[in-house]
Amino acid sequence: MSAAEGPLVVGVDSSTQSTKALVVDAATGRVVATGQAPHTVSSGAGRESDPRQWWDALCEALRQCGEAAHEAAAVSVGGQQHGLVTLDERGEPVRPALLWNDVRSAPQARRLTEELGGAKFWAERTGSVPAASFTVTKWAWLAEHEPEAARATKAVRLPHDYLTERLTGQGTTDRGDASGTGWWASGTEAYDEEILAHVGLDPALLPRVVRPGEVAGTVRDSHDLPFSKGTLVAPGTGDNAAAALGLGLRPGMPVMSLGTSGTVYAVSRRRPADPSGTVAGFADARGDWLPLACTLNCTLAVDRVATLLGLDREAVEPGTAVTLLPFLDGERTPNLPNASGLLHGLRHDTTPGQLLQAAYDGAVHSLLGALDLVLDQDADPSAPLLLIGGGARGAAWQQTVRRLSGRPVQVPEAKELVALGAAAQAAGVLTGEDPAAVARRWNTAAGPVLDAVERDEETLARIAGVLSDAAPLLERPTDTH
Ligand SMILES: Nc1ncnc2c1ncn2[C@@H]1O[C@H](COP(=O)(O)OP(=O)(O)O)[C@@H](O)[C@H]1O
Ligand SMILES: O=C(CO)[C@@H](O)[C@H](O)COP(=O)(O)O
Repeated sequence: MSAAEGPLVVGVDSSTQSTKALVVDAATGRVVATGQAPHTVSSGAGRESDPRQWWDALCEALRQCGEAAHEAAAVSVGGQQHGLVTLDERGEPVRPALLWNDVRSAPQARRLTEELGGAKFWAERTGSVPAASFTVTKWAWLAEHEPEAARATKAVRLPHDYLTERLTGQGTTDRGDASGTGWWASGTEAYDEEILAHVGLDPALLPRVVRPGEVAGTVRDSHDLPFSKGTLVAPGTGDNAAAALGLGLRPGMPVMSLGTSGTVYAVSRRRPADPSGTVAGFADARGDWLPLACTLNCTLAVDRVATLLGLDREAVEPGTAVTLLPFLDGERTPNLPNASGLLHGLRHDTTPGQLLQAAYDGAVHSLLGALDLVLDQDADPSAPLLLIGGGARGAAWQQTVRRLSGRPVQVPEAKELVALGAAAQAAGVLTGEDPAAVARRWNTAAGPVLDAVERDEETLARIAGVLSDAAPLLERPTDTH
């Protein structure tokens, strides 16, 4: 491999299922080395992971990158959003982290919304109406169900904060990830003392919010990571905000990410405030905004249906009149935390491949329903939808999104856009450049564009009809929720 043209930087994606690390040439965007290591997530009623496993996975992913990581001048960590990490006085986890897809705090989400002025208050104050994913609802759940754990907590962190702090020794976060907590006011860009007081969380337990472009710290030498002491550490951010950097997004360019979560989002110059709660009004990692809608059931749910049917994930067949709402984990968009999967329209001649196609259709329908709300009036309706995340590699996902959206679909060749965005942020702290401009210089969004096809309105209307008719069933709790 030829020598790098510029300094090397490391971008990390610590997502739900695994940690990925890339060593990137900051001058060209060439990926010099990669590593990946898995995490485990609990099953049953909750979704939890041990933060120490994220650290071990980061060390392993970096170890796989070999010598190149040693030469890196800067590093940045993108991480799954919202997770509640509670640390004791020694910086050790008090208990496993409650993850974004843990719906046990749905009652707390409803209660907090009512107690503090309703959906409009929350949307205007924090940008978002809290669903069970938001950190504030998880803290309220912990205080109610495990008060000793809440009392033992001496620091509260998000997943990317936890890893950044283990690198630098300093408690920091950024505006992008802070905006998913529910205790960060988007109008003032500061922690909201009224909300924190209401849930009994001392602001002193929270990390400092570093500004875009500011250095969060330097790598300390008290561990065995393959970094040199003094390597710069960028602020990091939530994984969706990192992917927005990694694509070099300009306002109004729509993105759909297909991973453990499904997300649709765009960068906006306007601070979002959707009182319906469908759109979360996140901040991006630069100084703009990132209106976003998120589903809990995406690639894992569809892969589970394929496994149940004994099919390869690509073995879809057309012509289905079956509706499958794949809400295996409850759902956030639409807001149905108690829901489970629902099948309607099964006939003698329905094939397994048609059932599988119905699962893809159900998962994509939820995301497309939110896309128009995410995009503001200035967005170009004919702009290609950028398709990213692990699922974007799959032909069945690509064709389903194309048919149900009626839009051209662009599939970037670069695979790890969250890690690339983190790398671009790391490059930005070295050179002073805007990380999105760095990613555009690296041409990370380049990839084939699939032409638009006529939108399958019939399928969309059928799914919407079943969703509406089945509302009482979908709202009813089942045994494990
Ligand atoms: N070729 C593929 N076709 C369809 N789905 C895929 C393919 N490769 C990976 N996936 C899906 O991508 C998911 C992982 O995506 P990723 O974006 O890495 O997830 P996360 O960031 O949430 O951990 C897996 O659940 C897997 O089902
Ligand atoms: O909760 C959200 C966004 O609000 C999720 O998108 C998480 O950030 C998890 O992301 P992945 O692990 O699926 O990338």
